[in-house]
Amino acid sequence: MPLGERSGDDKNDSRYCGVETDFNDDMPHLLSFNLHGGFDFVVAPLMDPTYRPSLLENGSNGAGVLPFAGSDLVLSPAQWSGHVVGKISSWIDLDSEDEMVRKDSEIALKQEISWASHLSLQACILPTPKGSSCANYARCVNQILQNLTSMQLWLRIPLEKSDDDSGNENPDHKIDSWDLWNSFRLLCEHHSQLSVALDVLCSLPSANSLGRWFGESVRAAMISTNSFLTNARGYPCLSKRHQKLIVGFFNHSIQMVICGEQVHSLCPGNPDSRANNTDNHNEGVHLHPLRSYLDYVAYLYQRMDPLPEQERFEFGYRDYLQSPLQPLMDNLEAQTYETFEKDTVKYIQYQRAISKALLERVPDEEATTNTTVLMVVGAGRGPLVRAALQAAEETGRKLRVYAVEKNPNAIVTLHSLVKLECWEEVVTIVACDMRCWNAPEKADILVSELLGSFGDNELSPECLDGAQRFLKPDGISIPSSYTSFIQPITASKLYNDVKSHKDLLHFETAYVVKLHRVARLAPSQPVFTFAHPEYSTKRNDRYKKLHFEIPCDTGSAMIHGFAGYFDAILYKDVHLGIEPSTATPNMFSWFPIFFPLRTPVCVQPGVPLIVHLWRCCGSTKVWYEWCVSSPVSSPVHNTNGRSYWVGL
Ligand SMILES: C[S@@+](CC[C@H](N)C(=O)[O-])C[C@H]1O[C@@H](n2cnc3c(N)ncnc32)[C@H](O)[C@@H]1O
Repeated sequence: MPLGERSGDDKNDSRYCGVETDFNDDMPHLLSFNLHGGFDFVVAPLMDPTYRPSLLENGSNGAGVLPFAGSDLVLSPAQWSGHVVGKISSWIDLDSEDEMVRKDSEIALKQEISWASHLSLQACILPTPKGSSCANYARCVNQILQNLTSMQLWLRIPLEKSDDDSGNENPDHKIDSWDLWNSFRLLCEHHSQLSVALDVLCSLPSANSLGRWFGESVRAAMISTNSFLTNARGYPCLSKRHQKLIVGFFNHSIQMVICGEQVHSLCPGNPDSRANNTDNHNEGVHLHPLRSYLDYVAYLYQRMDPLPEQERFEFGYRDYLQSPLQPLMDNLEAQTYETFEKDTVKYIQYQRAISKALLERVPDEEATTNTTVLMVVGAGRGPLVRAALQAAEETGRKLRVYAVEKNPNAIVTLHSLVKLECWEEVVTIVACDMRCWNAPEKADILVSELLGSFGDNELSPECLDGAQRFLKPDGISIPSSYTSFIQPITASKLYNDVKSHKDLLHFETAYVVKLHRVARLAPSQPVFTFAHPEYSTKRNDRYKKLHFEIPCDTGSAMIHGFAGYFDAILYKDVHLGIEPSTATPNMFSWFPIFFPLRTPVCVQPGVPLIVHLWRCCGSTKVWYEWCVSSPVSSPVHNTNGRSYWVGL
């Protein structure tokens, strides 16, 4: 399936590379020539470019036949849908000053899309809007989108932005093609079947500016042969920056399309190329004039590192919205525990923290006489009990362990584990909610892992507040504190997925999601911190106002919501977390959280983005509310926890 996506374990070819062609009414020949040339699909005009509706009587040639590139029968349905992307006539200009051109454009656009739908093409490329005003074009495309079944429309946008340090203060001279895309998609109400085909040119904008596009719905990169350099042997190659961009496109399942004429004389198939003439002669094969561009792109793909094991494991979760767990209100299932337990990195960090705490709490000379009371609260099926016992063995300290767990199903596993591992002498199992347990003695160390993707969102603060009654006054909590973080992101796929539910509830819910097709627009900032034990009368309600600055060279950008993370200090310098700049490597227990915005907010360079976040506590639930107050005010999301809350 050529118009597909990169799969988790399949990276060793460059299957998704197309070629842009001119109009040719011999579609079977056009397709076979290009497929034999090594391309997977063609981006081909569907209609004779000389055709204008107004030149033909009644919009047809009199016989009622429009000048399309052959009939639907010239290719099989599988060939049409799997190997042809329709290229809508580039002359169309729906915002022309000339009314005749506007009218002709509208008729032609609708005819071509209707034909493409009839052929079941997967996508059509729409020409770049001719001027900065595109309202009529967008209106017409939006009308079409309302009736399209599954076909995608890819709006062709040149990848260009003038530098902010170009010295040109006149805003009319500043080009940022992202603005054109943004106007168009706003006019089309963020329609999920409207995407971008980016024209990659010789020069590239700044890295920050390019980064924005990875959160947008970009489906194809049109790489002009003019943007290739020439290597020492005369073959096409790309600049380092272009290479990096192309690899980024591959990573985001963006299809490549080679466009333009052959401009490198050594391209295979070129009669001037002696070496290639020989090859052609010897092998008796036809080589496509753009083959060496395709080979170079394929080489970049093949040179990419294979996905690390963890990324492969997480591949199927990319950009897939999940409801956060509610481990307090619900009982976790065996499968969920099993996934946790595979994350050895997490338990290694806990073991390191417990070892450190044991060594500091019990001096060497008391190692054999002093027994430390350690309570694992929220023990699940026992991995933290094991980590504690291994820490005791490693440090030569003596332990008495209580494993407190409120899930009766996990208690069954804990009992069998204690027998299997011969822990009877050391471990006592307590089937109880930690907030109501009457402990027989006080703990030196309280170990818990009640953390959600946003740190406190699985109600660790409330549970540990309830458990600290049985911690000695000088006792240690592992973790000792945790902090949540957020950052603004462009995430058009996530936004459309939330929007597809067509209700307020989904826009006011936080999701757990393996973020992939997103642009992180500013460094993350800390939000709420909780420390344990907490003996002050401080409540667990919180409020934070955050100012984000999007780097100026990014240009304008769309904020679809906020990515949330956490970092936890387990003990002293031992931490674990998922905040990108300090994330614990190879740990997979937590994906980030996503707080969506009901209406995406466009931020201009230099204008601060002000975000407010509240953690609210009621007698039966805890919830977050959030809003933006600059550059525009959004509604406060999730007032009173009406859509999303965590049960106490
Ligand atoms: C995120 S899981 C961690 C389980 C285990 N420690 C691990 O690392 O695999 C949290 C566990 O805490 C338990 N839990 C949550 N709140 C609790 C409470 N108030 N009292 C007792 N157990 C609780 C849940 O049932 C769940 O088994």
